[in-house]
Amino acid sequence: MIITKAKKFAEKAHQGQLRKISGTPYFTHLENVALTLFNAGFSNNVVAAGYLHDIIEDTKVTKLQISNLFGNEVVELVLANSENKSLEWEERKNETIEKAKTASLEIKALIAADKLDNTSDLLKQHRLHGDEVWSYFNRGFDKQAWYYQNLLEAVYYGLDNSEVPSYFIDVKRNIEELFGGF
Ligand SMILES: Nc1nc2c(ncn2[C@@H]2O[C@H](COP(=O)(O)OP(=O)(O)O)[C@@H](OP(=O)(O)OP(=O)(O)O)[C@H]2O)c(=O)[nH]1
Repeated sequence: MIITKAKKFAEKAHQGQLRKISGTPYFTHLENVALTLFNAGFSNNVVAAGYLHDIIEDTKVTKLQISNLFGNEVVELVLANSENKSLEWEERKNETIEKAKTASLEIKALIAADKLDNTSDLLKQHRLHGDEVWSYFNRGFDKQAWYYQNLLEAVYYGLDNSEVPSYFIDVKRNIEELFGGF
């Protein structure tokens, strides 16, 4: 089944990689993202993309390999969630925000599931370590606030209230708690 195959493939490809603040295996993040999408009732392909969403950006695995192993829909979802790391942080985050505005519900759902785990982790780490957490990232508090707030607006943009998955509310609450209301 595609979910199990994606899980095993991602675990192997990201082996040895750690999350920046907690130092836990990177795979824990992929598991959390996939689980959020599964619990929200998304298709097997979307859940598989949850496991694979950082694989092109952060490992040596290529889009051709993902396409051959998991098919077109999965590779498109993964590519939609991949940034061009050769660009400056501001430029690539701006590109991510702009693309998210007109993305499909499935792509928006993947972005929001990713941000749910990142912001939940940030809240937990901030309670433990305070503002030191921002030093782990390429940009500090102000730019992280700009990124998360604008990306959240972008994923809500164009969606009918009736199709917004319930966990989007949790992302919004986390972002407000981390960065204040907006
Ligand atoms: N909260 C948290 N985030 C961590 C941790 N370790 C790695 N990250 C990743 O760090 C990224 C943000 O770091 P930055 O320094 O601002 O950006 P960059 O890696 O893209 O240059 C997030 O990715 P992103 O830009 O949001 O997108 P994506 O790469 O996850 O798709 C997040 O996935 C961690 O311990 N806690």
